[in-house]
Amino acid sequence: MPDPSAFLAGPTGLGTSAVRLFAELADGAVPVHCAPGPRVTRQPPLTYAMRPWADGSMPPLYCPLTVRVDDKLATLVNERLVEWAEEIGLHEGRIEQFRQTGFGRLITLAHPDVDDPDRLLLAAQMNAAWWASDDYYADETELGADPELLAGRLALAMSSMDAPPPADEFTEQLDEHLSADPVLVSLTSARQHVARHATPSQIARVNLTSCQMWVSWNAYGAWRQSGEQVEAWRYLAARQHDSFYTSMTLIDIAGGYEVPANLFYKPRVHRAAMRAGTAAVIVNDLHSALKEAADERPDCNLVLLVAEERGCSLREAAERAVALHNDMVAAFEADCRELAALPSPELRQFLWALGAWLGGSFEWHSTTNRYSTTET
Ligand SMILES: CC(C)=CCC/C(C)=C(\C)COP(=O)(O)OP(=O)(O)O
Repeated sequence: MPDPSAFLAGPTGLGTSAVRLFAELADGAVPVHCAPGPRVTRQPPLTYAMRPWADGSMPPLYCPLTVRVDDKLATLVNERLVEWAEEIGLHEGRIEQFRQTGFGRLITLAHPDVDDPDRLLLAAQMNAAWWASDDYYADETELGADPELLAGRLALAMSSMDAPPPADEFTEQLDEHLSADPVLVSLTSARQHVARHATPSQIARVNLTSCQMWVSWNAYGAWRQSGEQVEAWRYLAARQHDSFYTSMTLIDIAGGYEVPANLFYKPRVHRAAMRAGTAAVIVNDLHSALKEAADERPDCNLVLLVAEERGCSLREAAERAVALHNDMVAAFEADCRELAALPSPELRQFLWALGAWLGGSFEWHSTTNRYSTTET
C-alpha cells in the first residue's frame, strides 16, 4: 500500500478528497494529526511496597514506589498549566490556589516514562479540566456546584469534548455557550491538545470514559438532592466508573504510542486498568474524607459512607478502605504478571505505566495541599 502521508502534503483537484478520506480510513495508517513518537521504552520493574501515609498511624497502603520525582520538570509543567488556565480564564480569582494544588506535579509524578513537557502538559490540562468540571459543577458548593444544575451542565461538557455535527443556528447558540463558560473552554482546549497527539480511537476512548465518569457524577448529584442514604456498595459501583481510570486513558497518548483498541478493551486488560483506577481513587477518598465531610452538602466518599452505614468510627472505616485498596492493588499486580505473556510491547509498557501511575499519584496525594482542611 502506498504511504498515505505522501498524498497529504499537497495535491489538489478532482479526487483529492477521496484520497484524503482513503488515507484516514486506511487500516493501520498513522493519522496525519498524530504527532510521531514511538515511545515504547524498556523500564526497570516496579517495586511494590507497604507505604505509610498521612501521619503514619494508619495501616499502610500497598502500592508501587514512586518512579520519578523531578521537581524541576514538575514546576515547569505546572507553570505552563497555570499560564494556560490564566489564558482561558479558568480559576479566575483562585489562580494561586490552583498553582499550589500542583496538578502539573501530579502528572509529572504519574507519567514517569514521559520527559517531553508538552506531552505532560496535555495530560495536565485534561486532568485539570476534568477536575474543574468536578469542582465547579459537582462538588464545591461555594464555587457554584449545584446538584439541580449538574446534569444539564454535564450534557454540555459532553458537547465540549465531542462536538456534535453542525446544526445551523442551534450550533451558533451552542458555541456561544461553550465559549462563555471557562470550565467548558478548558475541556475543549484540553481535548484539542490531546487530539493533536492521539489517534481517532484513542480520542474516542477519552470521550467515552469521560461520559461514563459523568454518569456517576449525575448519580451522586441525584443522591445529594434527594438526601437519600446511599449504600457503600452502590457508591463504589459508581466510583469504579468515576475513577483515575479516566486519567489513565491518557497514558499511551502522552507516552507517544498506542495500545490498539481491541487490546485496550480486551476484558482482562480492561479489568486490570479498572482495578488500577479504582485503587488510585480509593487513595483519593482516604485523603479527602475530612475535607468532603466539611462541605455544607457533603460529597459521596467511601470512608464517610462506610462509617455511616456501619456506625463505626472514621478510623475503622478508613481501615476497611485501606484493606480494599490493598486487595485491589495485589489483584492488579497479579493481572500484570498474567498479561505479560501477551506479545505486545505497547501493552507491556501500558501495564507498567498503570503501576507507575499508582506510585506517582500516591506521592502527590501525600504532599498536595488540596486535601488539607486548612487549605486557603
Ligand atoms: C477529575 C478527574 C481527574 C477524574 C478522575 C478521578 C476523579 C473522578 C476524581 C479525583 C474526582 O473525585 P473527587 O471529587 O473525590 O476528587 P477530589 O477529592 O475533589 O480531588
